Amino acid sequence: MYLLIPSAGTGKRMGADRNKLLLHLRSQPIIAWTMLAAEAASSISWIGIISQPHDWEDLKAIMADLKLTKPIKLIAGGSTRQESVYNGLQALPADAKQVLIHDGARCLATPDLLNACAEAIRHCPGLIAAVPVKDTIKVVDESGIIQSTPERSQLWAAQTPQGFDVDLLKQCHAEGVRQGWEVTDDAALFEKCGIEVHIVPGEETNLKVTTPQDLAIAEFILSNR
Ligand SMILES: Nc1ccn([C@@H]2O[C@H](COP(=O)(O)OP(=O)(O)OP(=O)(O)O)[C@@H](O)[C@H]2O)c(=O)n1
Ligand SMILES: C[C@](O)(CO)[C@H](O)COP(=O)(O)O
Repeated sequence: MYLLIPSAGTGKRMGADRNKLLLHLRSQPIIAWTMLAAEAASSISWIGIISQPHDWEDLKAIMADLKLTKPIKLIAGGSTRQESVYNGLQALPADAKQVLIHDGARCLATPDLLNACAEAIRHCPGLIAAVPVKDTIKVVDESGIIQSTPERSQLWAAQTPQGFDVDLLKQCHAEGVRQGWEVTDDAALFEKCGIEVHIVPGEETNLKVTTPQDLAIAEFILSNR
């Protein structure tokens, strides 16, 4: 299975002076944990790291330290996650029929979760890892007034990995560019194009390291593994 790892963000919400994925989480950079999960997942045969060229020297050094055995390619990222994935899709080897996309920032996803998604995408056009929402969610207007309370049993928190048929995902991204759609995950492009996306049970510990608090929580989770 081909795996694209979007890693080209700036980490504004982390407030660091560089890509948050280069910050240390315990003994090694955040992105190293994600790379090691991909290396350990038996279903993954090829890895594309979508990243800004100014990070490539650092990333090459991390990859060399980890002594990764799988083919790994650095792909230039865009100015949004959507653009970065678009670039990643163009850089896939020609024989890629299905692809998993997994955020570099979701560094605690297990190899088992990657393997489960790789198996499931053989049987459907699109899928995402997700977990049921635990909080009561409110829809709130610009003046801070609650408009509605969606039925919680229908709400799921989207994670990555997300898996797709490559041709369909390329078509959905192209349609997104034509229509000017701005989305925060690839499943949303499938949804807008009317293609079904399935759920694979995600992991409560598969958090996206977004803020300094997330980094502290990730440290805690790792210390209990
Ligand atoms: N232009 C971008 C923006 C984001 N990402 C990646 O998409 C994932 C999810 O994005 P997010 O957590 O929002 O990362 P950042 O964009 O770095 O964070 P922020 O929004 O706080 O700036 C991350 O692995 C990030 O590196 C990307 O590949 N290209
Ligand atoms: C794809 C994603 O990880 C699903 O939760 C997420 O939407 C991407 O991150 P962002 O913070 O919305 O940019």
